[in-house]
Amino acid sequence: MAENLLDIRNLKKTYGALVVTDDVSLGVRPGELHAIIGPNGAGKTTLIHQISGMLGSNSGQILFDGQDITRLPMHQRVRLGLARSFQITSVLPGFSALENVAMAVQARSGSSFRFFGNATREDGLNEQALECLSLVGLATRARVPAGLLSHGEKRQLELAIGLATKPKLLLLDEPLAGTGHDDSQRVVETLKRLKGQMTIVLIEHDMDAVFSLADRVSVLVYGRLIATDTPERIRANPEVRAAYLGEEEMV
Ligand SMILES: Nc1ncnc2c1ncn2[C@@H]1O[C@H](COP(=O)(O)OP(=O)(O)OP(=O)(O)O)[C@@H](O)[C@H]1O
Repeated sequence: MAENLLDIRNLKKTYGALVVTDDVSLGVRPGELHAIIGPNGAGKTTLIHQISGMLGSNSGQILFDGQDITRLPMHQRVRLGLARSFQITSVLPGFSALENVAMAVQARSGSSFRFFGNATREDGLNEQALECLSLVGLATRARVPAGLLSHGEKRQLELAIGLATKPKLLLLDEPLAGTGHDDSQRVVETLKRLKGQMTIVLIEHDMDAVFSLADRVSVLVYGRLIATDTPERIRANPEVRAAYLGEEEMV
């Protein structure tokens, strides 16, 4: 396997004159939890969109597991093992937690959505879905309609849905957004459990969470990558501290 599971090389994205991803080169090692931080509008979500295939790039290259995926559509990237969970809660509220995950497992296995309600009847789907729910610590809530789950539990469910595609790399865009203290603890504990079992790229504004979870941290400022290093060195980096002045407190 290549040294990096994900290799971003000189990636660029512009909107008219605005350069949102500015010659970004970044390597994500197999098994690490790699956080991407930066002040508001730094281009973090755009970069995740480019990696997942939701957005194209003007120039540069994205290599995943040694393969050039720069021009592949999103569904083909998912098939190669690149999954993402979204900033916006995207679960189906009328279906149970188990059914939500079972549908994602079904989608991975390639069978069609003939009728949503039948998803959980297919052999093996429940079992695999329950495995994903257990991994995120939600197995005891499997039969609860997703709409009745707490905000933090919905976030856990989104992670379980992401896991249903059996990803090699999971892209997480602000999994703690909108969560209160208890819910946020719950999601952090879940991420600690997932960490080491797969490679994770995490965008997150909650610096306590970032510094407690990340193996390495990359810092984006105005679309440029200014540093990639261990959490300790990032915290002590003067350029990083300057970028955050007046934005948010670095722990
Ligand atoms: N479709 C678009 N058209 C024009 N400009 C855009 C578009 N999408 C994003 N931008 C601009 O690109 C810049 C980066 O946005 P992006 O959402 O990637 O930043 P971010 O680091 O994720 O921000 P936040 O932390 O606030 O979520 C911003 O200046 C934003 O206004």
